[in-house]
Amino acid sequence: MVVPSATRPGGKKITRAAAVPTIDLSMERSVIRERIVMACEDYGIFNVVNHGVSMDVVQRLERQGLEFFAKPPWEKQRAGPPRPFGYGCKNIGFNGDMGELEYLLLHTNPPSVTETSKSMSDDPASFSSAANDYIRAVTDLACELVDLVAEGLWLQEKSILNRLIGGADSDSVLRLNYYPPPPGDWEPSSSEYYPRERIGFGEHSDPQILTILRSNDIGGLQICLPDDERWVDVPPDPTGFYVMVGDVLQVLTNGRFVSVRHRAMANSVKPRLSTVYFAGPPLDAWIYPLPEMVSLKNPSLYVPFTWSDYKNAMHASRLGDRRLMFFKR
Ligand SMILES: C=C1C[C@]23C[C@@]1(O)CC[C@H]2[C@@]12CC[C@H](O)[C@@](C)(C(=O)O1)[C@H]2[C@@H]3C(=O)O
Ligand SMILES: O=C(O)CCC(=O)C(=O)O
Ligand SMILES: [Fe+2]
Repeated sequence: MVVPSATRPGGKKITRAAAVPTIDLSMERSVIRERIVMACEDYGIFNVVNHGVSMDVVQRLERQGLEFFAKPPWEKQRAGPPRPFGYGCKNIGFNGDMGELEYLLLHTNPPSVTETSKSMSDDPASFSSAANDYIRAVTDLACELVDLVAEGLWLQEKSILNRLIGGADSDSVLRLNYYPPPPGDWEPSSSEYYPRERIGFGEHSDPQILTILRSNDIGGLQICLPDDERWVDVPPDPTGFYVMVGDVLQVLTNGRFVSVRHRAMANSVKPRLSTVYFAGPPLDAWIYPLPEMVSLKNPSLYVPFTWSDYKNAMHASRLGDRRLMFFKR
């Protein structure tokens, strides 16, 4: 990835363009699975196109999201605070993290979507139908992607990852993040190189197995690759999806895949809306390196834990903490 960069005073280097791999899901299966494995090893993130998710489904949820965030604050607050599901503004999690955003967090099981929709919309049926259709479509995509991963890694049990995220008991989450434009008195900084930047959602890795993210056509997502000090801009692709490796997939692959550190900036003049699906395992699922990923040369790096144990560690920690440290051998 050869990209021009410059250093912001007091900060990490920022790079202006990224070459995150794009994977066309209409290619031949043997090619797709190899490219996915390579992308997960080298970047922990890739873009998918020709993914089969209908743009109508995507746009219906985006419209519902924009309609919700355009409401006056007191109306939105009826759907909050997020404990852990519902509407949130600036506060992220329970341990003092803040960002320049508003968001909606929903558990993906249909009864939970229906319940959350009641407190957030005058037309809850339209919101829950848009959210459920989106969840169904991205869950299918996530299942297809982990099947390709399982094939690409030559796992014996081909459906092992699919079963973790495709069942009715999977603990997956849908998040809509709204990054409002800067306030009226905001002025670009005098820096020769960069305008003053506002962090919308701070640096972290996603805890689950796989994240499927898209946004409107406003940029903001940035990644930081291992052993690299630079933040790299990831261009928006409103018709594609970015797929990110989560902490649990890092453990299952015994560190062969790395969960990508990322953040979202909110320095645009236009509002940004991102729609993020986190494919998680059931609460009681045991997580440990898969047998094919462990050998004498590559001993197991992590102790076994349940997803529930990991969630406890996650809720007790700050956004940017490296929670996998607690589970290292
Ligand atoms: C500060 C926090 C917010 C978060 C829970 C946590 O304690 C640490 C992980 C955070 C994160 C990041 C990815 C997802 O946006 C999220 C829903 C998740 O599963 O882990 C958030 C959590 C949250 O906002 O509740
Ligand atoms: O809005 C984005 O692009 C990133 C959001 C994110 O990382 C998250 O919700 O976990
Ligand atoms: Fe994230």
